[in-house]
Amino acid sequence: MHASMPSPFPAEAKPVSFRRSCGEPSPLGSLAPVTPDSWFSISPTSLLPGKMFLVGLTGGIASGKSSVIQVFQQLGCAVIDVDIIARHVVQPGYPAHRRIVEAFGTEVLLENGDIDRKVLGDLIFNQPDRRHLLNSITHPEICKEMMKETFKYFLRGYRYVILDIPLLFETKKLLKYMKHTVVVYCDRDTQLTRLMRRNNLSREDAEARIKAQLPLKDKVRMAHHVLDNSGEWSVTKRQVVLLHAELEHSLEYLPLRLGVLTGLAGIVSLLYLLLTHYLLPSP
Ligand SMILES: CC(C)(COP(=O)(O)OP(=O)(O)OC[C@H]1O[C@@H](n2cnc3c(N)ncnc32)[C@H](O)[C@@H]1O)[C@@H](O)C(=O)NCCC(=O)NCCS
Ligand SMILES: Nc1ncnc2c1ncn2[C@@H]1O[C@H](COP(=O)(O)OP(=O)(O)OP(=O)(O)O)[C@@H](O)[C@H]1O
Repeated sequence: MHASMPSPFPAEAKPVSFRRSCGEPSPLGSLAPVTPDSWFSISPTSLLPGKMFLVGLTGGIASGKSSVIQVFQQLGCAVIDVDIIARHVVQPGYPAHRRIVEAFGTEVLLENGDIDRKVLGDLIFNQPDRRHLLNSITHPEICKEMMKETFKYFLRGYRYVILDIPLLFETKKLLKYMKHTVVVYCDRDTQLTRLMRRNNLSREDAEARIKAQLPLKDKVRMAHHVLDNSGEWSVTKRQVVLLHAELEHSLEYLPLRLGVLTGLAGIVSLLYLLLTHYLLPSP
């Protein structure tokens, strides 16, 4: 999501962290059925012990990912927005900030030491080499934070976590962890118009940004689920609600969860054995 633009949709919840969850896991481990009336009351994502999976949501620049993610958030889903993480890891004092200044010079800094996103954006969207350089600095840091946030949701027992990863199909690295992939699509003319309007860009600059990513049509072919956001927002919202219901009912496992629980049980058993064997007096 572009930071400075107001949302055209009602009640945008400002994220307090990278995670945009507004729902807690249900102590009952079940979820009320999704009905039109309950769409925007908070319906928490359910907790079923031992089961969790990751959903990778992506799309093209300005195709509507952040707008869609807000609906998932309103439905109570655990959501992580990678663009927000990307902003966090380049703050002054963080290793990526220092490395960006080393690589791009102080001209990419504002007076207060923050990264000048407009200047850096103009540089990298027009020069593939510099874009790859920036990616090589930021992506490892983004990845670490993303893992941490996902793990927190995992410990809290969420059934699934939706990660908004703009470059999911370009970098491919995280694909293997995604049980489902979702592409937010819109036709090219609509994407261009929305991007130019939202970011106040010339046609040429907007096209350069679109070209910095894989064509949306290719992403559509690679995805498990496609949400078509070319038309009225209400049509998109309905598709999101239906997909949410589908994901809620899918029974898929993240083996990591069982692995961690087994590991913890093993450590506790070992400690118990050591304590009873060495510390407690023999009868
Ligand atoms: C270049 C930067 C400074 C521009 O900042 P700006 O505030 O104008 O845009 P914002 O961060 O909101 O990103 C908007 C969209 O641009 C696209 N985008 C961002 N970075 C890239 C990139 N390296 N390559 C292709 N597309 C990108 C994504 O679709 C993203 O959703 C910023 O995007 C950045 O630091 N990018 C590098 C980190 C990154 O790769 N982020 C994408 C998440 S994987
Ligand atoms: N169905 C729609 N009808 C009209 N405008 C829309 C619709 N969907 C999204 N928009 C507008 O299009 C712009 C892009 O949407 P959004 O910010 O959600 O895209 P994004 O994919 O998250 O962008 P980015 O890649 O920059 O993070 C925003 O100004 C948003 O308000």
